[in-house]
Amino acid sequence: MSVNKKSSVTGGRGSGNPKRVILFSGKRKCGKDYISDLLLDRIGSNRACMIKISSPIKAHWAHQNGLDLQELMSANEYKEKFRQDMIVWSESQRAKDPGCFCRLAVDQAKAQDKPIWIVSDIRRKTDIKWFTDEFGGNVVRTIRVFADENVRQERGYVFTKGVDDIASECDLDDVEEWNWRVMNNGDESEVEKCLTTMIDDIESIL
Ligand SMILES: Nc1ncnc2c1ncn2[C@@H]1O[C@H](COP(=O)(O)OP(=O)(O)OP(=O)(O)O)[C@@H](O)[C@H]1O
Repeated sequence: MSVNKKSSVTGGRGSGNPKRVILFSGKRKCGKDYISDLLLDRIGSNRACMIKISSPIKAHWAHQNGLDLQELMSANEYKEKFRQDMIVWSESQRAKDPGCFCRLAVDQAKAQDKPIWIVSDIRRKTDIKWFTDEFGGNVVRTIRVFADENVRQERGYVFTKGVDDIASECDLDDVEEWNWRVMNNGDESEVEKCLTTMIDDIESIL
């Protein structure tokens, strides 16, 4: 990623020729990372790669503020301290260029030579639009991960004003068309069923 003098984000065009792009979304602590990591593990990193839209945002934020990027990328408390500031900054960048972080995330993941792309954290309708416009509706699949609020709370979710009540967490709440849905309340058979469906789909196009 490069950041120009006006502190806006610039980057190359997200190129590549994926056969399948799987876009994960869901509310905070529903388990997007957990399930997308399992999928990557099952498909194998020789065929699939993980793309995180939050990665270029966190990289910029860590660089600007002298923070630990690995801590910021993990599921622990550290990232929660900076979440709101990162949202405000990233929204200002998205307003200028809705696809900027998608493009940068693809570049950073060096996804271009892998046929299967797993995007673990889409948050906006514009994220879905960007991948669909770029690679085609036949290539893109969406999955919504659900978990009850009390389960999410057990995983560390605490409602935070300015985080959970704004577009970056709510923009996809009214989307009803998902290719796949999974309830991730702790019943591993539900997760397994969903993984099997996704893997069957992937194997059928590889
Ligand atoms: N089915 C599951 N079984 C066991 N642990 C789980 C399961 N799903 C999620 N977790 C755990 O719950 C925590 C939150 O999950 P995860 O980080 O995947 O959520 P997320 O939706 O990616 O969160 P965020 O929106 O904060 O990025 C993690 O510690 C993860 O390991």
